[in-house]
Amino acid sequence: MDKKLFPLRARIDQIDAEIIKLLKERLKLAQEIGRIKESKGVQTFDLGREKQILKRVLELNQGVFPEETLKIIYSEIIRACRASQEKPRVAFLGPEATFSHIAAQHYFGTSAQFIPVETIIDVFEEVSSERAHFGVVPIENSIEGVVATTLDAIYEYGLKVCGEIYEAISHHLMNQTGRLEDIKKILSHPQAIAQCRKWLRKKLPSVPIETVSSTAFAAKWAAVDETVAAIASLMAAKIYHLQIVAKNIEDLKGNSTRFWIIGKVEMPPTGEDKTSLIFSVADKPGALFEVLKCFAERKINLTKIESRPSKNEPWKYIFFLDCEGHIKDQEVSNCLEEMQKYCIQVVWLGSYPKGRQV
Ligand SMILES: O=C(O)C(=O)C[C@]1(C(=O)O)C=C[C@@H](O)C=C1
Repeated sequence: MDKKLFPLRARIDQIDAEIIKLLKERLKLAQEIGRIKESKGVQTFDLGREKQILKRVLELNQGVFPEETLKIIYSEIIRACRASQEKPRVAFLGPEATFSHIAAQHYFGTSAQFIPVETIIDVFEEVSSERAHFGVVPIENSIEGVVATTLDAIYEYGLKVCGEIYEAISHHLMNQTGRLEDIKKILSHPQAIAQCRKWLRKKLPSVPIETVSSTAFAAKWAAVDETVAAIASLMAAKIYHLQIVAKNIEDLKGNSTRFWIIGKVEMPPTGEDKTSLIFSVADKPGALFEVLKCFAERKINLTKIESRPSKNEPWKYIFFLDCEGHIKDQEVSNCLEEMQKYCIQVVWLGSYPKGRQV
């Protein structure tokens, strides 16, 4: 071997030793931070801080080390440091392998402690009673629209929105054998069935279809009944040991769901945030226009607005609004202050790091 390699490799060995030494030191510091946070009753998981770290690391790198790899390496380092602290307890709409579970795993990583519950309201209950630090709930689907239960519950429970994540939704047909001819009945969640209607009519026109509470529940059922096939996620096929009969059977491609991460903590600004609000206006001409003007004048981009029955009085409405920015940004805080003038009520649901649409 070329002698010139020896000193170079010796230097690489030295660098690796330094990296390991520094990683051990980093782990100890994160554990120390974890202990301080625990003693103060503060949640250890801090996505805002994690995003800041990643941003800074990429800036320091100045594109020299391959960026995507650096992101993965650093995310794993932080994940390991976080895992050595108290594990966040995360409630989700179960059973295992629902799209809420997939979203929860993508958001918190596999090191969190996941708590499956039976309904969306149960997720709110778990967080409210502090049996869970966070909950993952669907808020809207790109085809079906808003999830009313979640919108109503966030208002009723007074919890904070601490984050959001978008998940691509793909449906797969699965059973114990992977053979189409073994299927005597199909089970799934009504939304999944509705989204695969054309495919089912074309390929399995005479097979009866039944609705159940979730796609994961359908998969669980198929695992114990060989005549049953489920429409569910790939994760469900893996967890319940099922074979795929047909992949991506949804009629419309590009289906995705936005999930909220709910909790009791306020997230710090990251520079790329969203703010969610509820407000109600007086029943008079131009009232909603006045509120929206507060955003327009400050060039604050709205990402969503939705009205829901107020529930206090028939035929009165409250508005759910999402905009870009954090409540700690001057413009957003001024906007919120000014809109109070035109509103009967303004409730700040939370400011949180913006998720990436899929
Ligand atoms: O800085 C903190 O608050 C930490 O707990 C440390 C740390 C990290 O490893 O950098 C770990 C977990 C948090 O989610 C954020 C950051």
